[in-house]
Amino acid sequence: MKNKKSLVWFRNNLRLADNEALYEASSNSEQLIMVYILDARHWQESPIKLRTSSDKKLTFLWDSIMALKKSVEAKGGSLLLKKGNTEEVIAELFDEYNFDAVYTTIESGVYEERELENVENYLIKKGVSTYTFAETTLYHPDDIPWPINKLPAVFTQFRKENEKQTPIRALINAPEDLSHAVGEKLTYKPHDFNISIDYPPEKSVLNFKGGEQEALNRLNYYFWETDLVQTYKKTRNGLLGGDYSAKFSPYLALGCISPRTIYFELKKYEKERKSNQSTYWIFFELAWRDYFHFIMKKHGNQLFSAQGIKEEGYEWSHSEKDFQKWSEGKTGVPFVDANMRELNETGFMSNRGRQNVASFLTHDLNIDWRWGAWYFERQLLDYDVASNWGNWAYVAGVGNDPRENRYFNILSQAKKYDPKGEYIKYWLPSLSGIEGFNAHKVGLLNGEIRETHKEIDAVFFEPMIDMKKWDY
Ligand SMILES: Cc1cc2nc3c(=O)[nH]c(=O)nc-3n(C[C@H](O)[C@H](O)[C@H](O)COP(=O)(O)OP(=O)(O)OC[C@H]3O[C@@H](n4cnc5c(N)ncnc54)[C@H](O)[C@@H]3O)c2cc1C
Repeated sequence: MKNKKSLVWFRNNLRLADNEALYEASSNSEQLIMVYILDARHWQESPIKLRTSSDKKLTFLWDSIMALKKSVEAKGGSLLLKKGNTEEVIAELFDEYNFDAVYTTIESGVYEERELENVENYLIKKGVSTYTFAETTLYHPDDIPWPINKLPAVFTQFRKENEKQTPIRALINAPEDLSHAVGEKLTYKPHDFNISIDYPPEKSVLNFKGGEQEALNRLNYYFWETDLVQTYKKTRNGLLGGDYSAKFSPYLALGCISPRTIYFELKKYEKERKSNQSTYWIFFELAWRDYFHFIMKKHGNQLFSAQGIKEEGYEWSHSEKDFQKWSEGKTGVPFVDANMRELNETGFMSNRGRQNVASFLTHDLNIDWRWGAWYFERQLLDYDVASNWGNWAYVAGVGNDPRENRYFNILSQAKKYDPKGEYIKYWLPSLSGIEGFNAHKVGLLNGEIRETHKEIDAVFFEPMIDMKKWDY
């Protein structure tokens, strides 16, 4: 028997296709109320005394919600948008609509889990059933060959076992008709939700714009239009431009696209056009993403503690002054500063950049890795709780796979990935007059350069740390 009225509570699944919660709700209910809730937490201060989410991050989210609203309306339905404490908003919606079921997703992250738990507890008291769906990962959590507490501590084992035996579930079609999704078709303005629209500038690697169609366009571009996927393994450590990597991450973070959609498109591409190490590597990276999501489920709160999932504690520094220099891109180490300025100006940074700035913060400045993770949470368009906190813990040496030393020698990294200094000069134009790789080591050059190059930002003559320690 169908539910009379169901609430579809969208979380990080802002799409119509391959959306099990939506599909099930739509098929099993006479009427739907659909909602996205802009949780008040975005506007609260995180422990680093900054608002949790930047305007750029919220702009990407806003566009993704508006795109979803448009697609829902195109199928005859309507999507409500609310702002506030999620648990309270759901209670208000219940008072207003008196639904008998709720359909939503299971998200990674302790806050997200608690939020769902609180909502479920409230709904039980009201006699409302909650149906939850795990849609975040490529492998369904029920299909992996370990109970979550036995998840391998090393990624390679996770990947190999899954490759051998774990099926990837088939895609779920978008509902054909949503005219049973009732409610007023309102026009929403970002300003009314305390969102100041702030797009990445032209200089950004990509003109990131949220939404399901944008995600599909990017997929099509990277696979079919340009065949860039065929060279991904060679280019993925790049720093400049849109093409060196797939740039799927912001779309995956909000669920504008599902990892399964990418996977099945990849399989189709491999069958119809070409299969090589590079095409496989996209799958490999999606498996990493999955691994971080499962690691987060396994370790929960521990992954947000200073010692991470390690037994012994570290003596982290809490120097606000040093942290500020790092976050503003004013450490005097050009490779670190260029990456941080790119992040601040655009909301994106390459994977190579993320590893370097995270290593610099945690190993060179010895600052509490969680400060870096909170800062990234605020800035990144692609902020994803598991990928962010998992990668930070990993680089800081307090996460999974502790065998590897995650220290990055910044100058040797710069030599390898930006040998001519093109990347740093793009973000730090005051270094443009310095020939090639020398721009990376202004802090090591003799005083003469200060006289001949007055245009150079003084910060690069006095780096925060002694750059002599890095052989390159
Ligand atoms: C300190 C630190 C913080 C990070 N924070 C985030 C975050 O908040 N959100 C996020 O999505 N990624 C995060 N990453 C992982 C990675 O940097 C980004 O996923 C990647 O740079 C996104 O660009 P892309 O989509 O072009 O990636 P591509 O290289 O094209 O990879 C394809 C997809 O694989 C996945 N992927 C690739 N590398 C990783 C990785 N190391 N961990 C998890 N998934 C990966 C992503 O979903 C990505 O979209 C972080 C990495 C570090 C070192």
